[in-house]
Amino acid sequence: MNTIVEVSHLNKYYGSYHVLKDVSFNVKAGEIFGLLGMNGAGKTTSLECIEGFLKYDSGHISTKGHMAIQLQNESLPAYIKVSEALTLFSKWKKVSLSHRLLQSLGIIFIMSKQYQQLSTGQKRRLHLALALIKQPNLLILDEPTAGLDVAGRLALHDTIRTLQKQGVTIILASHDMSEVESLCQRIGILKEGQLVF
Ligand SMILES: Nc1ncnc2c1ncn2[C@@H]1O[C@H](COP(=O)(O)OP(=O)(O)OP(=O)(O)O)[C@@H](O)[C@H]1O
Repeated sequence: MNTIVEVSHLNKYYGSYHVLKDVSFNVKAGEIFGLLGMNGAGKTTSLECIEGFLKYDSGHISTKGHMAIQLQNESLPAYIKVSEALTLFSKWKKVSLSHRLLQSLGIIFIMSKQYQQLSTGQKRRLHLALALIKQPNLLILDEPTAGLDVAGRLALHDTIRTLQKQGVTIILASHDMSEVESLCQRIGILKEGQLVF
């Protein structure tokens, strides 16, 4: 199968702290790959290296295609309306808004709300919609269901599976074994910066 992301012998230091220790894994086209680990294991750092947000000290990363990212903590101005945020992003990315995307994420019903009026789950879905505006072939999700209730989690799991069916390759960081078990085809387990499985 086609490899979309290849991470080999990745090392990253924060000052003298060796946070990623010779981490290697690859992600195949069409799969949901789970990066599992306790708080502080190095999941976000690994993802940020793949995303190009962080410089790493040694090793190599290659990615293929157009990447979309949902960060762990994202925010928009308090008073911006959902519809305005979507219009802004679609103009910026020079694409037209997909009604199907907004419908599948349940965004249609919150179009006139201000960002500050959204629940955590609604904010998550909006940020996911913004990430997906320009159809990616690779989606990186950092703890996508953190802070959501059970119904919100399950709904987001369905959305993630639907995206996979549409051909999107997904990397997902989580500390929740059951979430990773139910969503992912392959996983990597990080422990104190080392890929132990
Ligand atoms: N900018 C930074 N400077 C120094 N240390 C950092 C920095 N960012 C993260 N760390 C440390 O690096 C380690 C890995 O952090 P990282 O955020 O990658 O872990 P994580 O697996 O994503 O954790 P979580 O599940 O809590 O998000 C932690 O010990 C953290 O304290």
